[in-house]
Amino acid sequence: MTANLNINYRSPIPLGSTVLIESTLDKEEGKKKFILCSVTSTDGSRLHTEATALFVSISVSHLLRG
Ligand SMILES: CCCCCCCCCCCCCCCC(=O)SCCNC(=O)CCNC(=O)[C@H](O)C(C)(C)COP(=O)(O)OP(=O)(O)OC[C@H]1O[C@@H](n2cnc3c(N)ncnc32)[C@H](O)[C@@H]1OP(=O)(O)O
Repeated sequence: MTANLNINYRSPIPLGSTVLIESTLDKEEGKKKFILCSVTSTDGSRLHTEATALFVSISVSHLLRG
């Protein structure tokens, strides 16, 4: 489950262009997974977006509780 999501938009993505999205597991602490993500041009020369996220593992009952 997404607990935190930070997105920095560094440069516009031209309509119709193809981009490279890379996502990596930065670190894991128990139920917490810290993810890094970047969106670049396919040759990697232009950074469009970078993001960090924290995902927390949950049980199905967590969802049902609302
Ligand atoms: C025209 C253009 C169209 C474009 C189109 C495309 C749009 C593209 C947009 C994409 C955008 C995607 C958007 C995704 C959208 C959803 O992902 S929807 C889901 C949103 N998330 C939710 O609703 C989660 C709501 N929150 C919860 O349910 C609960 O707070 C959580 C996250 C499950 C955590 O609750 P819990 O399991 O009871 O855990 P809890 O004991 O509170 O915390 C566990 C640990 O995590 C830590 N923690 C919890 N929350 C946080 C936090 N926020 N920060 C830091 N630490 C935290 C705690 O400190 C704790 O740490 P430790 O003490 O264990 O070291």
